[in-house]
Amino acid sequence: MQSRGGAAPVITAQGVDLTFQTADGPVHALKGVDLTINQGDFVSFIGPSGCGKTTFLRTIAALETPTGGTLSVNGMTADAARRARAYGYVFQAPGLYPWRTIAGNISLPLEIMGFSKADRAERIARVLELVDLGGFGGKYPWQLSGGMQQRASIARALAFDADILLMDEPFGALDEIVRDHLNEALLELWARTGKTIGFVTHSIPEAVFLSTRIVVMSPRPGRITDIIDSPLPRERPLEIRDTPEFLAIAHRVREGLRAGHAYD
Ligand SMILES: Nc1ncnc2c1ncn2[C@@H]1O[C@H](COP(=O)(O)OP(=O)(O)OP(=O)(O)O)[C@@H](O)[C@H]1O
Repeated sequence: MQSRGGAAPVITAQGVDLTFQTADGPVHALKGVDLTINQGDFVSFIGPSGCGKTTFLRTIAALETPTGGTLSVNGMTADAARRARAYGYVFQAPGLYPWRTIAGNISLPLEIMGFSKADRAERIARVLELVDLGGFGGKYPWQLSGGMQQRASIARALAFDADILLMDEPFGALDEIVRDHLNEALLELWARTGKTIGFVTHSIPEAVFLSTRIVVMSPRPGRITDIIDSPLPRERPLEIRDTPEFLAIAHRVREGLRAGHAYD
C-alpha cells in the first residue's frame, strides 16, 4: 500500500471511474484512479484543463458520484463523510455574500449546522486569526482585497474544524506576489493545524512548493500519470524554490505534464 511513515490513510480511491453522459456522448472524466492520501498529507493535483482535477476533488467531497470503483473518506463512504462534515471546501472564487460581513459569512455554515451564538463567535475569532484577518470580521467583502477575500473563504472552510481541507485552485485568480504570500500562509496554517489537504492547481511551482505529494493527471480519459513524493522538508521558505532539489521535482512534474498533453 502507499501508507508511509505510519500515518493513517484518510482518503482511499481504488479504480475510481466517472463517466459523464452528455449530448455529445460519454465524457470519461476519471478512469481507474488509484490514490491513498494519508493523515496530514498535502496533496496537489496538477494537469491540463479537462484532466479531471476538479471532478476528482468533487468526488471526494461527494459532490459527484463515481460510476465505478470505490472511494473511502475517513473510513466512510464519501456521502457519509459529507454528512459527517469531514471536510471544508474552498472554491476557486471566494463566493462571499456581499450583504454579510466577513464574520457573518463565516458564521453562515455554522448557523446552518446549529452552533450556538457563543460557540460561533469563538470559532469566527479563532479562524480569522488563523488566516491573519483578526480585526476584519466587521468589514464587508467588497472592503477587502482579492487575496483577503480568499483568506476569508478559507476561514469559512476552517470554521467547523474538519480534519480535511479540499481546495480547488483557490489562488488561481490572484497575482503572483499575493499568491506567494498566501502559499506561505497556507503552509503555516497546515503546520499549525495538521490538516490533510487536497489542492488543485495549474501552477508547477505552487504544487512543488506546497505539497508532500504531487499527483500529475492527464486528460481523455482523466487519469493519474505520476505520483511524486516530495523529498523537501515540511518547513519551506520561499527561497527553497531556487534549490536544485526543488527544480528537480519541478522538472519531473513538467515532464509528466508534457508526456500526457495532447496539444489540441
Ligand atoms: N457535470 C458535467 N457534465 C459533463 N461533463 C463534465 C461535467 N463536469 C466536468 N465534465 C467534463 O469532465 C472533464 C473533466 O473536467 P474537470 O473540470 O474535472 O477538469 P479539470 O482538470 O478540473 O479542468 P480545469 O483545469 O479546466 O478546471 C472535462 O472534459 C469536462 O468537460
